[in-house]
Amino acid sequence: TPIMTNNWNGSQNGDVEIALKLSLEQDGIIKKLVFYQDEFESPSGEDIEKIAPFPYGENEEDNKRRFQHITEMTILTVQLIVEFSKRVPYFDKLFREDQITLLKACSSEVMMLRCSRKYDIKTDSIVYANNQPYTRQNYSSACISYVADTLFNFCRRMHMLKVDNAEYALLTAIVIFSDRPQLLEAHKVEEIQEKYIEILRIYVETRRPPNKCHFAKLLGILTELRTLGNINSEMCVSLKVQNKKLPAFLAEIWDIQDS
Ligand SMILES: Cc1nc(-c2ccccc2Cl)n(NC(=O)c2ccc3c(c2C)OCCO3)c1C(C)C
Repeated sequence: TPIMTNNWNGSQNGDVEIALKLSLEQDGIIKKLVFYQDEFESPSGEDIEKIAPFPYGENEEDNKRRFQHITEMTILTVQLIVEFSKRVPYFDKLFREDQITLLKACSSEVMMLRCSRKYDIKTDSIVYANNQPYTRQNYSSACISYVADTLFNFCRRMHMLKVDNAEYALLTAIVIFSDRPQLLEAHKVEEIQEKYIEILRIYVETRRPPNKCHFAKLLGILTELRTLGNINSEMCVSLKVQNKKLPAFLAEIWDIQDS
């Protein structure tokens, strides 16, 4: 319902402005996303018990087991991302093939987003599900050293932006509905993404001082995530070369061709 509003300096503006408020439906969508974001935030304690413990040693064997731990933790996390996406409004409106295309492409990007939510600036570490701090050092020594700084610097930038739970949940939905190669209904995915971008825009506008261009910075994160996801894909290929076997689940979801 468009209404006449005073703009920020109080002068009566001539244009009719869209009410800077979320509609009931939009507000409901935010609440649902935040609920399921919490529901599927971390692997359960029992699931974590099943995977190899994170070794703190410094020898070759420990590096191997750390890598193993990360791959198993990632599998659990990707499964949570799949569960979350199944409950994101409009996801069920897509063809199964497109749902799979979106999940394969967004999983690494959403993983990075999830890491940044677990980032602890005081200890410069990512405190994952099992209160297990991943530091740059022990992340590096899991034989993925050159990415540790890129990941941790991303986490720091996200920390500076003070992204709140609703913004994280909306960003995740926007990442899920990103344009990807081989979509059967690319226009439909784009339309859905636009709905979530609009909700984020209004949400930010009604909560933050206008001069901060906070909304623009949030959209900038999407570009950064795309880059991080691409580095992950490149790494998967290079791991193959180092014949560091990725578990079949990840090799499939991240399209590591068995060349
Ligand atoms: C099993 C496994 N799990 C992950 C992962 C772990 C945490 C967050 C996101 C990802 Cl994708 N990765 N990827 C990374 O750890 C990774 C790869 C490249 C990156 C990056 C990360 C976290 O972060 C910065 C950009 O480049 C891997 C393999 C492929 C090692």
